[in-house]
Amino acid sequence: MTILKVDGLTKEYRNHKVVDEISFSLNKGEIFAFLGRNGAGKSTTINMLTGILKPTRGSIEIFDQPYENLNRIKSRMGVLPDNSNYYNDMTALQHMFFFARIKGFGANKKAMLELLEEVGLGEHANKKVGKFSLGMKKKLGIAQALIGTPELLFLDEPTSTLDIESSIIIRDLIIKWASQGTTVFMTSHNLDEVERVCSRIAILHKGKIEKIGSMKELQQSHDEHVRLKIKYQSNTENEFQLWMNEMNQFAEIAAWNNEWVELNIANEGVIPHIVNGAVRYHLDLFRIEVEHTSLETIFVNHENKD
Ligand SMILES: Nc1ncnc2c1ncn2[C@@H]1O[C@H](COP(=O)(O)OP(=O)(O)OP(=O)(O)O)[C@@H](O)[C@H]1O
Repeated sequence: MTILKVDGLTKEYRNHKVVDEISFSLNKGEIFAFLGRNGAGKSTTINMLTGILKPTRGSIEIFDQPYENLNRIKSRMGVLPDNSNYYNDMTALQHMFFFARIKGFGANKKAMLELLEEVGLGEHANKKVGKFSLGMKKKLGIAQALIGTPELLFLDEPTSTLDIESSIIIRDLIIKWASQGTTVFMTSHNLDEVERVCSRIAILHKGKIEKIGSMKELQQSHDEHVRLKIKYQSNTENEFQLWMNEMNQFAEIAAWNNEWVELNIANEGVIPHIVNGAVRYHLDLFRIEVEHTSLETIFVNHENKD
């Protein structure tokens, strides 16, 4: 079921396109990562999708509703913006009541406390936000985005400024919400986190979507090989050379010493041939590690191409 459909979305400032004809759609329960360098156009896109900015061109449909009906469907969406402003003299709980009213929900104290608890702010519910750290404000931003159990959640950098433990908690919560049917659109500069959490990824470059797909699809479209690291022992140098000569047809040697050999292979299908070859030439294998291209490698290589 399509939750969000974007077609040819463009934002121009004085004829300069900061978001340039982007098109994509999101299915129910997906966790979609929107990646790009600083200034690539991520926040501008989120601001258009959430009604903060008016697009110059293009169409947006959310829950099968045209963009003009956004005000009617806003209560089904939750948004963590890139910059949130809070009132220093109000407590976290008072902010939750305030945001609930803005979204058109009743002030249910128990539900608000549960949300604060869920993001790790339970014991700070009655503290003034003026005394909050950046990470605590981020958690409050996530808690307010969850008011009303949104079906579509926009999270701009949900874990930046959070400590490692809190990042893991939020990461696990994102996975939990998605498994319960919430669709998540998120930006992050933490590529390891994106790789662990997101089902689909788009790479935005100077306002254009240059790559989009699952991690597997991005790896396949990237012209790097799978890297195989093998810890071995051979009784003679000759055995190793014979093995490698035969492996030439399946693999390219990237590095080796008398304990480890690193091979670039086209796909995992050739691993049995490599192992059989080692057995035939009487080498002992102690460990085999398969390394797929990381999102970081794909992202950095992509960004450095021009
Ligand atoms: N009001 C504006 N007028 C002119 N240019 C703008 C305006 N707002 C944003 N821009 C430009 O649009 C581009 C995209 O900005 P945006 O904030 O969407 O990037 P981003 O990908 O979210 O970056 P970051 O990772 O730093 O948050 C930037 O070059 C920015 O300078």
